[in-house]
Amino acid sequence: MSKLGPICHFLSPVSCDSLVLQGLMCERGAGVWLMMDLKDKVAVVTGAAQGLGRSFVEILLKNGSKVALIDVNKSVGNELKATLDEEYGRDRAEFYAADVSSEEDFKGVFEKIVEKFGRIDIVCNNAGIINEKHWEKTIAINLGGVVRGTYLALEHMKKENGGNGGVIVNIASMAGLGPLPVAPIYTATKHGVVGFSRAMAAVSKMVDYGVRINILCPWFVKTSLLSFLNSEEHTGIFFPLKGFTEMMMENHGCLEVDAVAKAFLVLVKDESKNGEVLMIEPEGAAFVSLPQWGKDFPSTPVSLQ
Ligand SMILES: NC(=O)C1=CN([C@@H]2O[C@H](COP(=O)(O)OP(=O)(O)OC[C@H]3O[C@@H](n4cnc5c(N)ncnc54)[C@H](O)[C@@H]3O)[C@@H](O)[C@H]2O)C=CC1
Ligand SMILES: CCCCCC(=O)CC\C=C/C=C/C=C/[C@@H](O)[C@@H](O)CCCC(=O)O
Repeated sequence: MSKLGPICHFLSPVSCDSLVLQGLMCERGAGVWLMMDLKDKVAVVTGAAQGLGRSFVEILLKNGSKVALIDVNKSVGNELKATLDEEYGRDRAEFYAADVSSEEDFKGVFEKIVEKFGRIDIVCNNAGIINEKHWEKTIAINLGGVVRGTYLALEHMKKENGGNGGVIVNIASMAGLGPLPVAPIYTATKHGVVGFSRAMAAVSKMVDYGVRINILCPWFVKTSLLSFLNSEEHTGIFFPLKGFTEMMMENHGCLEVDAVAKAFLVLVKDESKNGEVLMIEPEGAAFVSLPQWGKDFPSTPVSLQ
């Protein structure tokens, strides 16, 4: 997290212009803030083999980072590694097979990643599933995997451990901001990701870990995940409600992964952002103002007399 905050008064106008031109600085109001330079940074992405995770990997590579891909799907992950080697060279991306719901798996690959790349600057906890029937598994992956990935990231990134600081982006969903009736467990896990990540961002600021933690909340996106909405095995007792999400997509559309990747990059690069929730819908992206106790908590007084 940049300590420099608005830095224009510390730099000469020429330096400021140069930093803005390089996209390393953005001007906002009376001050300017640094934008993280992704060249040669080391990123970790979970659920990286396909869908949104693959789009986050590719936008990071396009911006000069090296990326460690983590996914439970070994075959698809190795195929993607081969594709990326062709496009970006053999030393820019590495695939690690692991289940984010397994402490042994996840901890082990983090250690291998640091051993190979020497550092970690960016972590995206993206892996997630839909399964309302086997809901314990959904909680273990969607929330447990994000908690574990955040804790492991901080162990390697926080300055008090000799880390370089950096940024963690946890992938929630619009279902992390409001309930999806077809998927109460999925909704619970995504609300958990939002709450946990906001709390951890506050801890990081208070203890000065030097690590920003932000949350991305996408609307429906065209990936394989949505195919599970048509599967009774995954939607369980809520299967009769499957038309509900189809209606939502008919009414409001469905995003492409590339649009979500651009929103992801905003949370990675803008060093003024910590504890921020960025939602993205077909209409566009916007930072969400969530209630905070003691501030603008929307409420209606009730008499207990
Ligand atoms: N597709 C959508 O409409 C939306 C998706 N999201 C979230 O975005 C994230 C990515 O979803 P999609 O790309 O759409 O899904 P996807 O199903 O296309 O990709 C998910 C990836 O995660 C991997 N994965 C699943 N369980 C894992 C585990 N235990 N350990 C490691 N990897 C595992 C899968 O192998 C797969 O490669 C999820 O957290 C999802 O909840 C959020 C909002 C909308
Ligand atoms: C279980 C399906 C998950 C698919 C992947 C996602 O995470 C998609 C999430 C996209 C949108 C979620 C919107 C949630 C909206 C709620 O706040 C609530 O408004 C829904 C009720 C809408 C209504 O009553 O019309």
